Amino acid sequence: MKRKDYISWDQYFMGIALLSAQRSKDDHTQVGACLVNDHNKILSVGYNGMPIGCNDDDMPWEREGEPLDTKYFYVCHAELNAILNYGGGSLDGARVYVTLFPCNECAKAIIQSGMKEVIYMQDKYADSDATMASKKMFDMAGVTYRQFQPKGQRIIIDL
Ligand SMILES: Nc1nc(=O)n([C@H]2C[C@H](O)[C@@H](COP(=O)(O)O)O2)cc1CO
Ligand SMILES: [Zn+2]
Repeated sequence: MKRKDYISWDQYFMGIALLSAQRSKDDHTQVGACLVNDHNKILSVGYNGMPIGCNDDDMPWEREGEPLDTKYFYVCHAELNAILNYGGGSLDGARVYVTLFPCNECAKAIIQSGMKEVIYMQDKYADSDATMASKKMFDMAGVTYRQFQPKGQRIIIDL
């Protein structure tokens, strides 16, 4: 008999984004992203972290203070990492599963790389100018976005 409690594509890809986020060294916000094509093949994954060669232990993870002493100038966002990690050519028509709504800089990268849909989990910075700018650009560029709807299905992974 065919198994009934298998996870949906959306659950699968958001699950991978959530697992990727667990690699983040940011103690305040961990973000994961998973890029998928229209055949439901995974193209790339990413999470927020310092650029290659910039040692996590030598970089600031603070949220406040002198700008150069905070993480914001340095950290690579999950979505940008996923885009840059893709070595296969075009991302045209792909969709991105991301655990937090993309900022304006990632929105630009998503649009310019030809992606067409954003599926996000949290939108905790919905009131920020960055998020509002993202939505404005997505709306103008025809990139659709929708919030992932959890089904309450819990999966324990014993690592
Ligand atoms: N969409 C996003 N993708 C991301 O990877 N990030 C990262 C950048 C930082 O490492 C962290 C946000 O830090 P905080 O301001 O919540 O302490 O999440 C942030 C956003 C929000 O737009
Ligand atoms: Zn971003």
